[in-house]
Amino acid sequence: MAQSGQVADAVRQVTGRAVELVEITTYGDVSREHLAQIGGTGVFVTALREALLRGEVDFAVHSLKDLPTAQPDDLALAAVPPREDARDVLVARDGLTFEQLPDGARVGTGSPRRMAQLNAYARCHGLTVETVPIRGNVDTRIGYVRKGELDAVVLAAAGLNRIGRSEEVTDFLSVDTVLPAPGQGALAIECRAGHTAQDTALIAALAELDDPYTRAAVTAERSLLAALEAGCSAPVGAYADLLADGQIVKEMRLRGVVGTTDGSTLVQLSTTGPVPETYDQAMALGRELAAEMLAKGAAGLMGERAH
Ligand SMILES: NCc1[nH]cc(CCC(=O)O)c1CC(=O)O
Repeated sequence: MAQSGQVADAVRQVTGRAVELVEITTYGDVSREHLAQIGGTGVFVTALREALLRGEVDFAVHSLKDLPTAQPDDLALAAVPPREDARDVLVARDGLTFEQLPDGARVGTGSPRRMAQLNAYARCHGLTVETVPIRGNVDTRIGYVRKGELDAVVLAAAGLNRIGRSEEVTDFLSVDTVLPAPGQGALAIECRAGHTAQDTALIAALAELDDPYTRAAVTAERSLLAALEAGCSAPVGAYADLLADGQIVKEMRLRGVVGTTDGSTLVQLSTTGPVPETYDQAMALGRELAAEMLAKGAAGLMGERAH
């Protein structure tokens, strides 16, 4: 609701149209099952898409990282606004950073991607952490730390920023250490891909909110995920950023990681190329990196699943 409200404000401002918020609860919001078990594919987006196709709403706001990589023909990704902070963060007791956690600390996350990289990070410092699967909204998650049940929880910076709770962060995990989920921190504004004059006009109006750099980056990240044939619950991190020389943007770098959830083995590679100017170029960057990662044994690492 927070992020949809922010997009609604931007749409009002940019298009001058009136916008009404319609609250829709998705399966992912209510289910307490672990994402690794329910498969994750589309659990946060399906109910919104059904409302779109039934004509109950005209556009939907998703967290881009929750979107399955295949785009349905009857829906259009009308805009990808400028990305928020893509990093994962730690909310720990007593203001602790990750490196200050005691050996054997209990860290809440059910994400195989976070487990793999946090366990690898801990190993680098001669520590072990015990990852504990958790679900629920921000209050529930942070509540485990406040009640003393866990030493820390891992969350996305973007989610906390959007609800104005970034002051609870005790450590921002650098993308050099923990690569975020493909698309993390970005939003997707989706509408019907119909060919009526109304649909076409809405797509054109929403396109005003699109940020081409964010779109290119998340397209490359999602292409990597798709080419690895991994789902959103797989231990895959990816992050594309721009390399600049002063004010002049030179290239786009795409980094990717796959690992076993115990953090004992990671395949982490990066590639750099001209800033993609088309959808196909961004897709190619992700596919190329995926091919290199698969050649280094990435598929064998993804087969292993957390339960
Ligand atoms: N998996 C649920 C989900 N989808 C998007 C975000 C965070 C916000 C974002 O990445 O834009 C979260 C929660 C989290 O990972 O902490």
